[in-house]
Amino acid sequence: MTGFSLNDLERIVAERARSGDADSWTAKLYASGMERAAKKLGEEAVETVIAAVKGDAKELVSESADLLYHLLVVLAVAGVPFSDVLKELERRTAQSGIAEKASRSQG
Ligand SMILES: N=c1c2ncn([C@@H]3O[C@H](COP(=O)(O)OP(=O)(O)OP(=O)(O)O)[C@@H](O)[C@H]3O)c2ncn1[C@@H]1O[C@H](COP(=O)(O)O)[C@@H](O)[C@H]1O
Repeated sequence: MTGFSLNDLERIVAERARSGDADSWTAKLYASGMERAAKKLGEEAVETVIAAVKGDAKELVSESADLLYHLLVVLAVAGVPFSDVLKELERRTAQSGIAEKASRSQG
């Protein structure tokens, strides 16, 4: 288990994007705009797929981390809060009734 969450990473991405720090990958990618950020996201998605198909768990963890980080950068460039994505996932879960079924089967 880890206390680190995507909400923490979203905050870091927002801070680094605004920093203008020449050594910051986030600042550079954010400043380069949506086309470049989305292209990087696509590349990381393909690398994640390749790791999954190869069955390489260590590489899958590393590529998944790259993928989630670059997704948060794309959301930041778009001005879409990550909480909107979580709300959409929550809405779908409520719609399917899965959360209710799970809590009923536990209690
Ligand atoms: N999680 C990440 C993270 N994952 C991947 N990357 C960077 O993403 C970049 C792109 O990865 P690639 O393997 O595609 O690198 P590349 O081939 O050199 O890139 P291109 O030539 O294709 O542009 C690399 O420079 C990685 O370091 C990340 N950069 C930053 N973070 C997080 O953002 C925080 C702030 O980082 P900075 O903005 O660099 O200060 C860090 O503390 C981390 O929490």
